[in-house]
Amino acid sequence: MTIEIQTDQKAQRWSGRVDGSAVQHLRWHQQIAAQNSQNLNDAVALIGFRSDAGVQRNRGRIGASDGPAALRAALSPMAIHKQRAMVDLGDVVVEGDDLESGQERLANAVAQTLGTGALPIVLGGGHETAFGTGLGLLQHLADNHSTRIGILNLDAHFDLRDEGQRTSGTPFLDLHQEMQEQGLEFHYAVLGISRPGNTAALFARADELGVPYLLDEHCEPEQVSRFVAAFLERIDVLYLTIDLDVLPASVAPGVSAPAGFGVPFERILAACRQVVASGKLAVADVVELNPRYDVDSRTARSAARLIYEIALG
Ligand SMILES: N=CN[C@@H](CCC(=O)O)C(=O)O
Ligand SMILES: [Mn+2]
Ligand SMILES: [Mn+2]
Repeated sequence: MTIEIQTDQKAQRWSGRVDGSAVQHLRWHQQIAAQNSQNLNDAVALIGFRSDAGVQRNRGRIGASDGPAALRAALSPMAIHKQRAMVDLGDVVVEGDDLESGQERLANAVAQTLGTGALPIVLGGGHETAFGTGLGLLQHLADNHSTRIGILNLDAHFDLRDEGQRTSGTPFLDLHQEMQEQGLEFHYAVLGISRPGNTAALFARADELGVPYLLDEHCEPEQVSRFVAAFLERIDVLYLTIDLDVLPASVAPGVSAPAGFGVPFERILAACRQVVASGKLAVADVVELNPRYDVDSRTARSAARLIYEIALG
């Protein structure tokens, strides 16, 4: 696995307040700085995906390549209340428009990490990150064709565009195509869909592909819990992908396409907890953070809280 962060850079990224070195004082930056990557079984393994290519191709507001660094900074001071090994495996970097090679490298990193028994959490990047994360899970499960793979997307958008090239708006159609070629069933569900944020053609494609979705305005606690439970019932192994534009713009202004309505933070948190409690979560990513448009790191802090729950909840 390529580990691109050097020790000195790693120390800079993972730094913050130190109240002591005993277990009850620990914060993420201390735990991660102290970790060597010998035994990753059941560890949380962070992998950054520094990419602007997908959002640029999708004609959005670029800046998501700075997402991984902003997420590390927001995670650094968080307290640790549960003992679990955590490692930072560094960044996969997309140079310019070379998205496809970046997605391949991300897929390899995710597959290798899954092979160690760790839980990979990918820090995006635009939503083009998802094709790399998903492909990594497919590679890992290549010999288990009967395993039903589910993709749960918390997002205002379907990201099922057909553009003739991969972008931040196409990842789940890209994964659908890949899974079809491999003879795998496509189980994909989206929670938080904005009606005005997706064209009638995209709703029609979701229906055509049998994609269940819950509109943002229907995300009452009961409905969220029933929707997630019904999807978890259908699958064996889950890939959870969180596009931060599912949150209201007041909570998550630092994204390419802020939500005018959005799903309240506590509903998204509840969905994450439900997924973790199911024991089916294999891999997760958090995408579309654009620090250039963030306000006092609001979006990064919200994202970090979700990552906290997935990793140590
Ligand atoms: N990652 C995907 N993003 C949305 C962007 C929508 C917008 O810019 O309004 C999409 O392509 O549908
Ligand atoms: Mn979105
Ligand atoms: Mn998206």
